[in-house]
Amino acid sequence: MPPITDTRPALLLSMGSGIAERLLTDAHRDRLAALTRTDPHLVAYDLDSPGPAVAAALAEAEILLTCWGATPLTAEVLDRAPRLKAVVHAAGSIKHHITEACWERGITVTSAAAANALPVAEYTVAAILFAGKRVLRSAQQYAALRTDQPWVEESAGWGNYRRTVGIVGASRIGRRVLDLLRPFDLEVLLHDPYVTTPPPGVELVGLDELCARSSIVSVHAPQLPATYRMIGAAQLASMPDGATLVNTSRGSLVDEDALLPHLTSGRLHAVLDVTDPELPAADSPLYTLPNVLLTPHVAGSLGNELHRMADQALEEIARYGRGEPFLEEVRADDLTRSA
Ligand SMILES: NC(=O)C1=CN([C@@H]2O[C@H](COP(=O)(O)OP(=O)(O)OC[C@H]3O[C@@H](n4cnc5c(N)ncnc54)[C@H](O)[C@@H]3O)[C@@H](O)[C@H]2O)C=CC1
Ligand SMILES: O=C(O)C(=O)COP(=O)(O)O
Repeated sequence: MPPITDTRPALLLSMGSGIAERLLTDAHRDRLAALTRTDPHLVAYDLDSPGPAVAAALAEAEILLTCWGATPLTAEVLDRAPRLKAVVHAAGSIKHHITEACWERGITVTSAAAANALPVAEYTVAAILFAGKRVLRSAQQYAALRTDQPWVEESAGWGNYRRTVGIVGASRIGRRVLDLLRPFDLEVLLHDPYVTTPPPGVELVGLDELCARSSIVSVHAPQLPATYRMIGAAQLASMPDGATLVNTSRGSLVDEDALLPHLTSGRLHAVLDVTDPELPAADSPLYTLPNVLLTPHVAGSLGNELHRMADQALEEIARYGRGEPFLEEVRADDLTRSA
């Protein structure tokens, strides 16, 4: 390998087609160009069988900036990246891209999950507050009847004052939601098997108790074997009449077969940013039920929200260049309890 005189780290971008264009503004590219010594426009879509330009960049790269659609960093790929010291994943979950081989070779890994958490938490808090106020129902009634305040007659039990909200998972997103809910007059419950001391003002309870007591249940645990359909038939049946389930995590955490009868009967309401499978069948009642708000997995990745992840990723690259530790280092053992 030729001697390197420029001490700025060499960088390669690895991500799916079209992602770099959404993730990085021109200002981000300019900053990357200043922080590193390689072309921030060189995006490697396939590190498994790279062409000559990408193979040469991979051989030189000290940092990989990755995002959705990046090639998994297997031992075979890493064999072609002998100078690699750090992977900066400008997204949430590293599970699909980073393998144990990275840590075995002493490569440091960081992700932008913290930056990704804020927009999801914002979506969740909006959903919780709107659910309590029955905004969807009010809007539908107004549109249908076109008369002043048609819903007032039936509004007993609506509103957010002292409503009980149950948060499942003190994950990065779950903790953000807990922070953002603090100023409101809500009773907040939390279930998380890894938490022993809840944040101030939050009551730590078991999952069954949380579901039975909460008029809004919001799910923020990662997708793991242990969380598969954790919101199952028993938990859904125990939720109070008129309660709302908010799911921004992964569809697989909720037993949707068990949920559907509660929605079609109108007993429960739901705000679902994720479903299992994503993109429900065209004839799914989830699209049309008046008590369901269904969005296409956009809570954390809409438009310019991605730039928050790019900002965090570039800050980590700057820290690397200054010889400082990453702000959000991801360790190998995080994989067993993390998204
Ligand atoms: N809708 C969207 O746009 C987005 C959704 N997500 C999803 O949101 C969820 C949370 O993501 P992050 O906050 O990054 O997760 P995270 O990786 O920070 O979550 C890890 C934490 O979850 C908690 N946890 C683990 N097992 C649990 C269990 N059985 N019950 C309750 N809590 C448990 C533990 O506190 C653990 O430390 C994930 O499912 C993720 O895929 C993430 C980003 C965007
Ligand atoms: O950004 C999203 O939409 C997510 O749900 C998070 O995905 P990721 O954890 O980055 O694979």
